[in-house]
Amino acid sequence: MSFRIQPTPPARPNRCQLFGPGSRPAIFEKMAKSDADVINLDLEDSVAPSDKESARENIIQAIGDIDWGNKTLSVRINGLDTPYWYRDVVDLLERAPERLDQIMIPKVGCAGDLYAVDALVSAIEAAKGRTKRIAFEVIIESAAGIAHVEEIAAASPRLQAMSLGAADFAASMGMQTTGIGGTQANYYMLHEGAKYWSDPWHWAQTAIVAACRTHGVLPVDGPFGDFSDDEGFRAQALRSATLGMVGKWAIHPKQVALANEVFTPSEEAVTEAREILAAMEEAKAKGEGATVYKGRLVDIASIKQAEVIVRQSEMITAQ
Ligand SMILES: CC(C)(COP(=O)(O)OP(=O)(O)OC[C@H]1O[C@@H](n2cnc3c(N)ncnc32)[C@H](O)[C@@H]1OP(=O)(O)O)[C@@H](O)C(=O)NCCC(=O)NCCSC(=O)C[C@H](O)C(=O)O
Ligand SMILES: [Mg+2]
Repeated sequence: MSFRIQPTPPARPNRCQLFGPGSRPAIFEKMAKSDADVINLDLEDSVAPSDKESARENIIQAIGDIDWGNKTLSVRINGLDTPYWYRDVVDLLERAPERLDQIMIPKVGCAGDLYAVDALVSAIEAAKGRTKRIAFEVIIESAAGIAHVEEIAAASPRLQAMSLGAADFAASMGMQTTGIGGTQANYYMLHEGAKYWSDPWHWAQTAIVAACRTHGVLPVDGPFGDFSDDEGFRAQALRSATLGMVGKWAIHPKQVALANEVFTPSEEAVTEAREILAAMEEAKAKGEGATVYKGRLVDIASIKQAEVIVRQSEMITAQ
């Protein structure tokens, strides 16, 4: 292994990020009462250009007025290619109460994008004497974003999480689909007349996970558009969890429980992980680096695998 130790990502639950348009303040209380770990109030693509200013006002007001409990409270600003983003940052940082935890930056294409927002945020924090340092989450949702994913993951000490935005990503890549995430009917292999569906999001997800894990950032799966398809959501989320992502967005309240279910290690998985740790303790006491658990090899790497599950479970229980 490299002498550089892999950094630990922020120890906060991020199983579900519930989105809601800033132009729809009637749902803010419902979002706050939901079981989502993270709330993303949106100023970007779910808000019409004519509503940008009022949405900003709604959000600033709601950050102070609503009891958000112990959730991570995040606002998605507009993209750096729009005339709105600087005003989003200035107004949020100058006027929103310190309860705001995070700014989400969409359509990030290179490390310089984070540098620009970081410079503005840092200046306003200093000028206004804000004591809480605002965290960043970025969305990888363009060809440039995925091409530069590693430099983006390393770009700012404020960066805590990185999501895949399947809709904009598909558009930027020129993918022939209007679906947001999930199985794509035309993406299959043919073998002896039978179709085997593959996962077109897989490579982008693994690139994001590798970049995030290298730099101590939480990798998150983005939206699943068809909120009437629970099984489709579950299948997508299970694939993401298996690849190392820690959570998924919900674009409708009914997706919150599904995400929490998938990204909370099951009792069975936690019990097995603890048994593996115990088996390895016994092996170590006998001076052995490997042993047999339920008929299969476990060794020192298995300790690290088991610890991932136990840590995740303990963090969720502790909240
Ligand atoms: C998708 C929606 C527009 C659906 O809204 P609605 O028609 O009101 O749904 P329902 O009638 O089924 O609602 C049932 C009850 O739930 C409340 N509700 C609805 N949405 C939310 C929510 N987000 N949070 C909390 N509560 C919610 C309704 O008020 C109903 O309550 P009640 O009457 O008391 O029973 C809507 O869900 C919505 O706007 N979703 C979020 C859209 C959004 O934020 N999109 C941006 C993120 S996705 C994206 O940007 C793509 C990405 O960047 C990429 O590129 O991939
Ligand atoms: Mg998008």
